[in-house]
Amino acid sequence: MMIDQQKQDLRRMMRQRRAHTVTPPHSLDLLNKRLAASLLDEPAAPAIGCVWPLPGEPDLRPLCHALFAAGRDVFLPETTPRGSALLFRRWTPTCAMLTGRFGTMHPDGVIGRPDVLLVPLLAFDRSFNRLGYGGGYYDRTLAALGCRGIGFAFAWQEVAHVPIGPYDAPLDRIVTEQEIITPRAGKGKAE
Ligand SMILES: Nc1nc2c(c(=O)[nH]1)N(C=O)[C@@H](CNc1ccc(C(=O)N[C@@H](CCC(=O)O)C(=O)O)cc1)CN2
Ligand SMILES: Nc1ncnc2c1ncn2[C@@H]1O[C@H](COP(=O)(O)OP(=O)(O)OP(=O)(O)O)[C@@H](O)[C@H]1O
Repeated sequence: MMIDQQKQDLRRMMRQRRAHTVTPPHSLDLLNKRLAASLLDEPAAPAIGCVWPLPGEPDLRPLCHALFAAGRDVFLPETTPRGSALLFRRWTPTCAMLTGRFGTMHPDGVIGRPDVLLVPLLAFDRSFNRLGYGGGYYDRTLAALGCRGIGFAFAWQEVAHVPIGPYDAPLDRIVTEQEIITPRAGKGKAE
């Protein structure tokens, strides 16, 4: 299908862009802080689905610790067989981490149901579309849980237009080190 080919081309382009981009530690720090501020502002989301980093992705481990310290339940995905929704297991700072599919790690913890998901991505656009690694995991998981998805990325991951297929649902918010992008505010510079 043409959309799938366009997605493959964009994945290749974003991997190249990533290889040529130096992200300063300050940007990672800002991204973690903006996400923490954005989530802790919402008392209605006690259980948060975070992400353990894969190589080259923004590292949200500082956020996991901040949310846990603030009394939230932190869940991380276990990568299930292709074609199924992700499973979320409760994480604590001292829990054991197990290695799963595609080099992902998940906690040795109880299964739970997050109220909101932080969604990793390779590319995003201003229409809240995202491109992932191509497993379709987050599309299936957001559909199965019926919860909100908050995309997180560095600003250099923005593109003019992400090709979308029938199963791609737009994110509810995108947070970068530079701004929190919401549908209502459109473009809201923080700080
Ligand atoms: N940190 C993180 N965890 C995550 C995801 C993610 O994007 N980031 N996922 C989001 O869905 C799920 C795992 N999904 C994945 C689906 C496919 C591949 C994959 O095909 N990997 C290639 C190499 C990719 C690359 O070039 O870096 C491979 O293993 O050959 C990896 C993860 C759940 N956990
Ligand atoms: N809810 C769904 N039901 C059935 N098929 C789906 C669903 N969501 C996605 N798919 C299919 O999964 C495949 C991969 O989807 P896509 O290319 O959008 O993955 P992605 O969003 O990049 O990956 P990920 O979400 O794992 O990061 C596509 O063929 C897509 O049609």
